[in-house]
Amino acid sequence: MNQGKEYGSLAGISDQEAEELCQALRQRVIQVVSQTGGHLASNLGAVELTVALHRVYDTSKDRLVFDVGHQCYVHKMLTGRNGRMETLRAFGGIAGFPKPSESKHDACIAGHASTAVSTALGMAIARTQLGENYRVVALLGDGSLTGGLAYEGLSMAGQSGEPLVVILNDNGMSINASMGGVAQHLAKQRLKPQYLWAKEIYRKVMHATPPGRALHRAIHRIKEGIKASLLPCSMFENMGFQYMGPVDGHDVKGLTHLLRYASTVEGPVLLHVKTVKGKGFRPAEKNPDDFHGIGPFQKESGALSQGSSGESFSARFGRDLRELARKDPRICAVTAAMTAGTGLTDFAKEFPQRFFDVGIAEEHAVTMTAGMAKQGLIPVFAVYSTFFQRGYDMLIHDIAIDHLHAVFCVDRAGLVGDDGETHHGLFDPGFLKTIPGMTVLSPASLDELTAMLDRAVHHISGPVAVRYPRGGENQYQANHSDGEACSLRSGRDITLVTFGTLTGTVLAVADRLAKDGVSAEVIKLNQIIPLPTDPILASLQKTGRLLVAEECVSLGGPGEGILAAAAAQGLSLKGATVCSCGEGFVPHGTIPQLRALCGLDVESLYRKSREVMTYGR
Ligand SMILES: Cc1ncc(C[n+]2csc(CCOP(=O)(O)OP(=O)(O)O)c2C)c(N)n1
Ligand SMILES: CC(=O)[C@@H](O)[C@H](O)COP(=O)(O)O
Ligand SMILES: [Mg+2]
Repeated sequence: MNQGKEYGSLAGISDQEAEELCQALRQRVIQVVSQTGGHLASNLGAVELTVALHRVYDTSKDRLVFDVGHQCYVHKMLTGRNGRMETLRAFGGIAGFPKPSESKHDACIAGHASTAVSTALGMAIARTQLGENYRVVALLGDGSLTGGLAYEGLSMAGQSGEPLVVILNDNGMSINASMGGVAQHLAKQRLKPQYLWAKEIYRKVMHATPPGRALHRAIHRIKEGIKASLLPCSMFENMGFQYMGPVDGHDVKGLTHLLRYASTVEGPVLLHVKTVKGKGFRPAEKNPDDFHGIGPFQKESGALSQGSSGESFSARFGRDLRELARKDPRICAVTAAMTAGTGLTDFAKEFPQRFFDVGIAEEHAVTMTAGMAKQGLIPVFAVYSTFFQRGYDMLIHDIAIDHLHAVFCVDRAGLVGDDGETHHGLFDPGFLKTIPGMTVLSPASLDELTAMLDRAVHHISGPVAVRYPRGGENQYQANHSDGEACSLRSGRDITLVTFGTLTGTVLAVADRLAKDGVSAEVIKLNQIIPLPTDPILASLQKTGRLLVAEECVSLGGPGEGILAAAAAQGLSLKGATVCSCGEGFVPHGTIPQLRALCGLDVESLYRKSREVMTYGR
């Protein structure tokens, strides 16, 4: 196999060549992801679909809109990036998700679920309004179809009359099994390839002559009328789509044929394909959940490399919540399709009646917790920071106005690493700050998480979030969780303020400064919202200099609040700086690389502190 070879247009390749290409690309995906890690199972399931799409569409001008985008590797290999796939998800390398800045073949940003139909419809509308001529196709999975946004898009697209092809890649799986009634409905649909072939041959024969075309149209109208009055239609037909399927999503010849037809239809089409998640790699086919998003692995055996051996924050959260739930029957756990990622697998087994996987439906999850809380339960919604962004309005409207006691365990807070800008958890301090009555706790170590979860569940009223990072590295090896803030080191010359897992880094900075004869006071915030300003202001009265280190965007972060509080108090500081992840987006890379990029490593923070020491001298 020619590993890094770039491919030209697939428009003219034969069915036989397409099949051989699929085999080569499948091996290439396995080889690359075994080295880099990434979303293996979803990509293996989409090989034939992607090749068929590239035989029919020219993605340099036609718009191929991926949902989530975690299944885009073959598309990247076919669009000039095959030679760079060894850099997948590495700092400065190829991103794990579609990225227009990386290639004109990537139609739009993706990373969060259920957006594809809306984006594709917007593009189709733009094409019509601007009188342009390209085709638009959206590719979404059955998991993404558990998200409400997908229906908002489908509902309008079906009625829009816009030529638009929506491909539903149905493998029966989200990260775990797909949830809800629609998943059950899809599971009942059996493959109908022969029927579709026969239907198309019939259409072709009829369309060969003008009288045949007219006759076909008339018969079609009568048939649709009878069908509509006598038979239950698929939900997609009811929405206004021409529905085709379900068909075998691994038959590249059949898929190409159907896509060629679908791309000529003068209206919205939904092509339902059945695929196998992990197709062609036995360990992934057998355990698609385990091979959804993975680190490097042994491609011969499928043995996954051991990640960090230490306990993660997610695992500690899962363990602690079970302990709390054993003592309090009001506690229920909620996840939006992230059972394993948030550490809730064992909770689901031990308390199946008190565990709720709502699918990829974060908005619904927040509003559901409002109902649960109102009626006397203690709902704990474990959610990645980046996906929690979707629940903002629900937090305000459904939770905060009535000051309901719901607990939000905000996992993947801070930089997450190789998933990049769509997935970093950098915005929650800013948006949670605007929610009236909200409390946000920030453990720096696993033991602090244990203590703060208990506090959040039993000792705080109203909405409360506990935010902690991906994995378990970089944590502060102690438990100083009492109080809203604590002084870890007293000093005279400069006040260093931080929270969460930057604590160890800031203590190391204080050590470096001490060697230079600079005495730094280190304050760790246990609670970042509301901001405990008193101990910080007291320290600033003494030192007159401030450095805040925070792993979040600067807008709305604690640093901004501290500067405002100091100004309101009339404190004139000799020097002050806030080191954060800035105002923009942080790309993908390892956590140490990204912390260095943002200036949040020991060296950068040390240099910044020295700079602050020079001000006002
Ligand atoms: C809003 C949002 N919530 C959660 C996720 C995490 N997530 C990524 S892929 C995925 C499953 C998607 O399932 P599906 O669309 O069927 O694709 P498949 O992995 O089966 O190919 C989930 C839950 C996300 N990307 N976006
Ligand atoms: C594509 C997606 O959104 C998820 O699969 C995400 O990549 C999971 O991230 P973790 O690896 O942090 O669980
Ligand atoms: Mg799926």
